[in-house]
Amino acid sequence: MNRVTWGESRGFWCKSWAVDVAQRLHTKIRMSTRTDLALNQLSKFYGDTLAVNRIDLTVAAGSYCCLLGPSGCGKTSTLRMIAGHELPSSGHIVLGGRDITELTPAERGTAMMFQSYALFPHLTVLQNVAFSAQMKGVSKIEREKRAMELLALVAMQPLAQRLPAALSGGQQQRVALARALMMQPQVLLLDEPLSALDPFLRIKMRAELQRWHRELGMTFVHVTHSQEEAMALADLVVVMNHGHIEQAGPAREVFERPRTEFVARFIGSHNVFDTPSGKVAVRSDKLQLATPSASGLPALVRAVEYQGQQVQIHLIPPSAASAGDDADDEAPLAAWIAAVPDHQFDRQPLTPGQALSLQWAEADAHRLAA
Ligand SMILES: Nc1ncnc2c1ncn2[C@@H]1O[C@H](COP(=O)(O)OP(=O)(O)OP(=O)(O)O)[C@@H](O)[C@H]1O
Repeated sequence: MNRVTWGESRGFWCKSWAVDVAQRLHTKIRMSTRTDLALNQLSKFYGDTLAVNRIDLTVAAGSYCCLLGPSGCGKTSTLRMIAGHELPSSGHIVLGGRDITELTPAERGTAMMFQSYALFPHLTVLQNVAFSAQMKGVSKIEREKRAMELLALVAMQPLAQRLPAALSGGQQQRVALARALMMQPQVLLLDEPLSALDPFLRIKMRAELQRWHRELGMTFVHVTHSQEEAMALADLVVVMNHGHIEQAGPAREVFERPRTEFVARFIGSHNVFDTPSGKVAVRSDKLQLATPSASGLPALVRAVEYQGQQVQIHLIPPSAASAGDDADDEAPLAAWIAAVPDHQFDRQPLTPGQALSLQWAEADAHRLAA
């Protein structure tokens, strides 16, 4: 493959950038294991706080990895260590067989796209994108030509002379992406890239990220709180909790076979039941609602939420009902949730207070690690 090695020397500027962009666009770059990203026993302490706890992870070259987890679980610290903005307390980061743990951000083959986009307010879009090349001493003509090509890639060429303040959130994000790509990274690091956008734009930009990832063929590592975002985008979902990795795998595997109770609850759409042989997860759309009987788990309907194609039935154990609605404001609305298709609900409507028996097929009960 005739690929430019970004940033290694000024030599890369000699190769036609236009040819390279065209290759990236029209031929998905075949990534060899040479550019896999590996985190080996990586830890980060801030004083006494253990933010990342001896994690091991391999992200295959060219894949889309999402680091997912609740606030404070160590996602951003992990990303910042990969970027070189934070030094690990122990462990190693290896990219393409090269130990990059202690290299500067500019030397390691990664580029970061920040949550706030961090565009320079006094520079035009074009100048923002060209900035890193300017710092490297690349001539004005050369750097602006390449910046324009990248702006074309993200459909921002017509707004090249605008200042960032005159751009929408989605447009600023595109500029931030073009600016990160100017570094010619092997790995693009994205810190909550969609969190500042409104819900409509977020979904639109999700599709853009997928397209850019497909066309550029480079590795993306994206930090998010959102299960939905991770499921929609990632080849590799990494669920973190208290500084360690609870589960890493393809989105579908994590959703259908959560390894732990934490993953089942965090990914959502699962109910967790205590059974004599241990805890099991049952998807809310696999939970069967039967008339009260000796078999099955007794439950009461707490609330019914119409959600378009499906109706969510919030369920509680009968003992919780006697505590009364106001007993504990912090108590969850439901112990369990069943998702019922709207046509099924219409045939057999349910009302709050109604007694039911919860059942599930053995094949739909997924055993969780103790
Ligand atoms: N600079 C710092 N100094 C001290 N503690 C820190 C620092 N940065 C992070 N921490 C702590 O490390 C832990 C992990 O933080 P980190 O930002 O990596 O989590 P996160 O999962 O990205 O959270 P969020 O989604 O809220 O950004 C938290 O307990 C946090 O308070």
